[in-house]
Amino acid sequence: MSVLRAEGVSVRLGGRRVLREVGLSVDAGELVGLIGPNGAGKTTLLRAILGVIRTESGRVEIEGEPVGRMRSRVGYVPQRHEFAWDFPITVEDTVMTGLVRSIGWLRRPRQRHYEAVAESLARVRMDHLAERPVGELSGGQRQRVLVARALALRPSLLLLDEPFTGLDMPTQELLLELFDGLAAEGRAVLMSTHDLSGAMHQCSRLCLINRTVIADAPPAELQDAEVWMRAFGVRADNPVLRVLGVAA
Ligand SMILES: Nc1ncnc2c1ncn2[C@@H]1O[C@H](COP(=O)(O)OP(=O)(O)OP(=O)(O)O)[C@@H](O)[C@H]1O
Repeated sequence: MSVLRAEGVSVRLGGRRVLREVGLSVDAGELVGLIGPNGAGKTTLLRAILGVIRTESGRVEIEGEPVGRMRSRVGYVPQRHEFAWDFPITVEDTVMTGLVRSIGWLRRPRQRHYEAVAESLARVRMDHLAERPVGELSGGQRQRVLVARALALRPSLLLLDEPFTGLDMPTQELLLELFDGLAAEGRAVLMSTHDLSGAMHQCSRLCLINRTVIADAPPAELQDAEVWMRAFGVRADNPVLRVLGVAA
């Protein structure tokens, strides 16, 4: 079943067209990699799916409902640098901010909200640091807090913006196992990443974009070097193509 369906999505920012006629769907149980060069529009697409930026045209539906009017649950993990880490709150309170809509403005969290926060902190193995101010955390711990915050809502769709950037191997492994597990539970996971070989091995499908969709297929079907050259604007002798095993 399609949890996310985007069709013909175009976005203009600052007078320039950043996305053109993008179509993408993610089914329950899929871990889909959103791949493209810097400036390709990956973050813009994730924000358009979230409904926080205006689209020029096109439709985004989540569980069959138009974005913005939906009751369904979307978890969003922004790039780590976009979060205000110097804000003086604890790990637990940060994760609780993911539940603001469910708690209601100016209301106090109830027992079930505390339980959801504890459960998502345990999933990223950060429960022992619940009382720690977020400003004191390492980069890897911060990333896990952002993931816990997105999980607190128990989302059916999880959007991840470059979740592995700057993380060591054990933290990448922990998060990847978690994302795999979430997909296996029937969530839909869409993840932008610059870790191309990781994405080739880990994702059930890759969507290559550069302002528009260049290719959308399982990794095993993306063996044509020309597709990667077009998406990234690189030459046939680029060593990364060899590493990916798609050299011409
Ligand atoms: N608020 C904005 N106003 C004008 N242009 C913007 C704005 N935000 C992004 N852009 C432009 O839109 C294009 C796509 O940016 P976006 O951040 O979506 O790319 P990306 O694929 O996520 O890049 P990266 O891999 O570097 O994170 C870029 O050319 C960027 O300069």
